[in-house]
Amino acid sequence: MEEASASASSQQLRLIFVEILLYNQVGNVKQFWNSCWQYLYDDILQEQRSIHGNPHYTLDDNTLKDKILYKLDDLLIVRGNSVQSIGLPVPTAERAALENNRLIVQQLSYNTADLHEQLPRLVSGLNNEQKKAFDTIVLSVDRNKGDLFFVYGAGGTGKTYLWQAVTAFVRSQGKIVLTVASSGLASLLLQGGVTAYSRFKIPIELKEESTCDVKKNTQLAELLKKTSLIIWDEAPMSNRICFEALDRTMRDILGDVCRSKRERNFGGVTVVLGGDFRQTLPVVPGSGKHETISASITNSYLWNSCIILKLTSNMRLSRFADTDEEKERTTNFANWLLSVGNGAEHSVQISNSQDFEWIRIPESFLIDPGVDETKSIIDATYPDLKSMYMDASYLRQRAIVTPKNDAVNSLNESVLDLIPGNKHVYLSADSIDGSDNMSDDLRGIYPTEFLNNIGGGSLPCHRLILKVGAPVMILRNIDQPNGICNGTRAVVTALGRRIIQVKLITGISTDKHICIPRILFIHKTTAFPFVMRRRQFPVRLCYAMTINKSQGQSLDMVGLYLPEPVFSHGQLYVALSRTTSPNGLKILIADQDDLYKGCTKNIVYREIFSMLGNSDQL
Ligand SMILES: Nc1ncnc2c1ncn2[C@@H]1O[C@H](COP(=O)(O)OP(=O)(O)OP(=O)(O)O)[C@@H](O)[C@H]1O
Repeated sequence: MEEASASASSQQLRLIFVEILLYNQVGNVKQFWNSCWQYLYDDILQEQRSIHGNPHYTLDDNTLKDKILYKLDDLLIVRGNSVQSIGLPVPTAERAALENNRLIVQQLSYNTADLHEQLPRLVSGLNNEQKKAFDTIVLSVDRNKGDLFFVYGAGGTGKTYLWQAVTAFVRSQGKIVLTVASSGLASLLLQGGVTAYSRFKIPIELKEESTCDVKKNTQLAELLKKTSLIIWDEAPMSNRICFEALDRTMRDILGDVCRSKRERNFGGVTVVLGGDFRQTLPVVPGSGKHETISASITNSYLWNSCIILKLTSNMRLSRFADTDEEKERTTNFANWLLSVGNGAEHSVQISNSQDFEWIRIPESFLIDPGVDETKSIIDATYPDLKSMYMDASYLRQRAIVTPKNDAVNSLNESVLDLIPGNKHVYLSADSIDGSDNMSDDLRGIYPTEFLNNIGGGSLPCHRLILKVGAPVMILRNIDQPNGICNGTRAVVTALGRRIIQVKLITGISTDKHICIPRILFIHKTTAFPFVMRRRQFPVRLCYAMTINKSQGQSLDMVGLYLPEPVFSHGQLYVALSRTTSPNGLKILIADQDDLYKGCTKNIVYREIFSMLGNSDQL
């Protein structure tokens, strides 16, 4: 905190304080608070001085502490915690305000006059399919029908636009809409959106009978009772148990208000799920196609009562095409993407194999591997790097995407070597959770060097190498209300010993500078008989990223690097559909003999579409 206080504002320092508390298992919270609170109030004092028109106005320590704690509570509440739950003192002067349910107050704080003003523009702008979906959803809310909907549409068909109109309408009536998404990045597109996990306290380890961690008579339980509509975006990514856990929890909590609600889906609250089954399905570690399909919402008991609403016009691509020629090219591109996503693209048989997953990529997208594949894909995706390497909008617009982490790491190192500046190396501190109780034998099998080599997923590297000017992706939901979450991209602006400073280049806080401390990652995997702890900065270089990490990113220039084919459902479609125009897509397929040049694998679990009626024809 001391190092950060040299450059960060007290508002930023309160955020760092909360991050440290939430992600670092601080042993003695009160002691930590006592040693830090002096860094956290400059703006509060400033505000009081301007309110009282007295530049020397001062507050006693207890009042200052109260005011800081009140602000910390605001930060903690949106992260599913509170000063009380985390072991900090409850602010006495503001206790009265705390007695009101601040979760409900927050949800009812939308300015209904503003919403009424926006509504005619939003509703009249809806296309026919969006209007039909809008009418159906608001009618269900109006009549308390408690329906379960699934809005099915490919990327760009206007789901987010529809959510905006529906939430504005329902909120303008003074009702509560909870907007959530399966990933932090998607939640940023929703007004008031957070991840479903944090909003509903869904357990990380899912079991068949799991429920959400919502105790009766808590603020969250009361909020659920008052909710009229839940919108859950990117639903196909979540395990069906997440929806079932929320269903059980809501039946239980709302059943206390009225017994009949126990018998209704989600306790009789209208729920709208949305997303695209062509993209990533739930990740079930270490398992295959069958387990992935069984974990999908289409395999839940809830799916039988789900009403499917379809959106088919690609509103994103149609906006960018001015001339007839461009319109035709964009329409052909949109149709090709859908055909790849649906697994309907004509397959090519490779030698004598029975594998019908190979397709031919149109030549206009292919680049020649040349003698040095790495150089070819970097040059195609990052032209003029030497002059543009510090330009935030140049970096925001582009990325190399590839299926596996090994290729990501080596591409990132290669690009980093091409830009000027000193390298800073940050090594993580790795250990085994509870290693004090481990036998010497086990400790011998898994020494620190072994732990250092564990990587992948959302774990930052043990050896993190950065330069000022390098783009990084944030790996944790640090400050969701301000758009700083897992997947947000930023550019490094300063590198300290305990703090790094970055400028955000995506999300609602674009151009804002923030300080990031090291935080603790707890890594559980079935591959090892232990839980690993890694303390490291929650960032990763992102000149290149895995296809899975790219989901939700929108890029003008995508370099798809395929040193080997994709390995799971929807990956090729996700990679290809990151771009907003056919001009922004370059694909390098490595190591191919002439006969199969330009062919690659497209893995699509078609079974998933059979649960959607004819929707695979969308
Ligand atoms: N009815 C409409 N009128 C004008 N523009 C629209 C309409 N619907 C959507 N758009 C615009 O089209 C683009 C894509 O829409 P939107 O982001 O809502 O799609 P989406 O289905 O949520 O896409 P994704 O799944 O990729 O996030 C946006 O720029 C949006 O503003």
